[in-house]
Amino acid sequence: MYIIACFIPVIDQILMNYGIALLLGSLEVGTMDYFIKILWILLGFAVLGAVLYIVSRFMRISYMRDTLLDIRVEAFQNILNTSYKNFNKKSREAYISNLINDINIFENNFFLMLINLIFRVGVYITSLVILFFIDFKFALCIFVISIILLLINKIFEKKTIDLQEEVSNYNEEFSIEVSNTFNGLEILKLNNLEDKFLNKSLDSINRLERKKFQFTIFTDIQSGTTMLIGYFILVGILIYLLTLIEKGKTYATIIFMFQLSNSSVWSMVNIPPLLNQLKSSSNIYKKITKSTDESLSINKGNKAFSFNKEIEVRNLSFKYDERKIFKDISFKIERGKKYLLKGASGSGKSTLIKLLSKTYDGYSGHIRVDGVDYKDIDENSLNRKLAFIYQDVFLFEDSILNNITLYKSYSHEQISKAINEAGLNKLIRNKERGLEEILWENGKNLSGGERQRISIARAIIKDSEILFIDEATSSLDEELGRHIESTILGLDNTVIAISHRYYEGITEGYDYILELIDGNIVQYSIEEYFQEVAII
Ligand SMILES: Nc1ncnc2c1ncn2[C@@H]1O[C@H](COP(=O)(O)OP(=O)(O)OP(=O)(O)O)[C@@H](O)[C@H]1O
Repeated sequence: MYIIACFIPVIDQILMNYGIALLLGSLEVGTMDYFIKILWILLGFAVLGAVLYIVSRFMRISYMRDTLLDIRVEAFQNILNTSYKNFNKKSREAYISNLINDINIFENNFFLMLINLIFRVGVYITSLVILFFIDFKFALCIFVISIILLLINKIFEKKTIDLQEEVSNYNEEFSIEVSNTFNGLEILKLNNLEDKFLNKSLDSINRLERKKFQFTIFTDIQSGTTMLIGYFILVGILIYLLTLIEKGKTYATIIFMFQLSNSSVWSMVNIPPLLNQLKSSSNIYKKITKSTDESLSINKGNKAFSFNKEIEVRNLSFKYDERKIFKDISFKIERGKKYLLKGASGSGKSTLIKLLSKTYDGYSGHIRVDGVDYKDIDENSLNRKLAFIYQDVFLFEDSILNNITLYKSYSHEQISKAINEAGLNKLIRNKERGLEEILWENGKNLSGGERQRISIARAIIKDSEILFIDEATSSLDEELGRHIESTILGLDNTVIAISHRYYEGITEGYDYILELIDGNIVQYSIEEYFQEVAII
């Protein structure tokens, strides 16, 4: 539909060429009757042209709207489908830049280039075909000249594509820079670092603008060079056509031939730069929609997660790039038991949680739940049975209730139980709208401890089978920390927790300690650990 819509202006162009040739030709005929007849024909052409323009524009706008919507959806889904490990390889801002800046580049360049390209190619082919009928040899010459112009433009192709890609990358860099400055604004102000970061952002916008300028200049040089060559060619054509007058061709035919060759040459001057820019836009399209997840297809299991007995980890090795985190470790997690993960900073505790929750893959060895390989398990079915409490809590700009339930429906009793156990009663009583109180962006209107308690309530209400905890109580005071820790240890869920805090009389409630040392793991029963290892 889009191609047809873009082709319609070609008809307009040819009609216009023909109309002008008829008008000038009527001067040669010299009678008033003939002149008036031509004027009527021209009026008909003008009305037809206007109607065709409106039809073409309408068809193009609908196509553009649908396509851009599809691309945004595709780009968004691509990001959502990326595995967590791959997602983390790029900063969040780079994804935002892809979604906003790159789609804008694509929107501005692609359609503009495409319509121009189809129009030019259409004009070129139609003009050449008509010329072939009028003067075969002349048309052949125009064709050869076009091929030469095409080859000259080939020289510019790679540089145009590279420059466009660089503009996209500098856009990404700028978005990351600005976002870092905004995220760290509080620290920057407290340390009087605003100027330093302002300069960094200015450097990055300067680099971006310089690259955009380079791109514009380069494409202008490209079209300027080919235009200059085009002018020389047209002068040659004009001289040749004038010689045809002596051979008896009418003015109307010669004018029409000149206009057709003019259209062909200018089309050929414009087509290659348009092609180059179109190619660079389609590279941007690939960048936005390309899946970064080579592992995705391998890890899409289809078996339901069912955990009745144990999770067995056998000969598990894992590394980040070249850095080995686990070397051949083996242990078991029994259903309903409580595990405390210990180990020095950087020993791999959070990484182990990410592997056990299938957030990360790319390990060697096996993780099996009741004998079923983790890699065969459907991610959604696993996610339904897991809950997480992290030190960094993410809260949506929505009500406290929705932040706890994550938009799922629970009974009044379930909600009250989660609120009680997470120690949220006082907070909700103090808020004017209670559970319906709207939180600001990432809970900025709450204290660190309050944000943490919402995430604890969120995990409790989910009634998951496995609860992963990473420093859940580190930002809470001693009393609340003890309360939360004993609540967690009183749940029926299997708990795998990282905690540096020791709550006397409560921490002893864990069943096992898993200690990570130099890429290995040692498992202790809680009694063994406190008798033989722990220094409290
Ligand atoms: N996405 C990543 N890419 C590369 N290296 C990483 C990545 N995440 C963690 N690491 C590195 O792997 C090691 C283990 O990290 P991990 O966060 O699992 O340790 P941890 O025991 O939880 O540490 P901490 O107690 O300080 O939170 C660290 O040296 C860390 O720098």
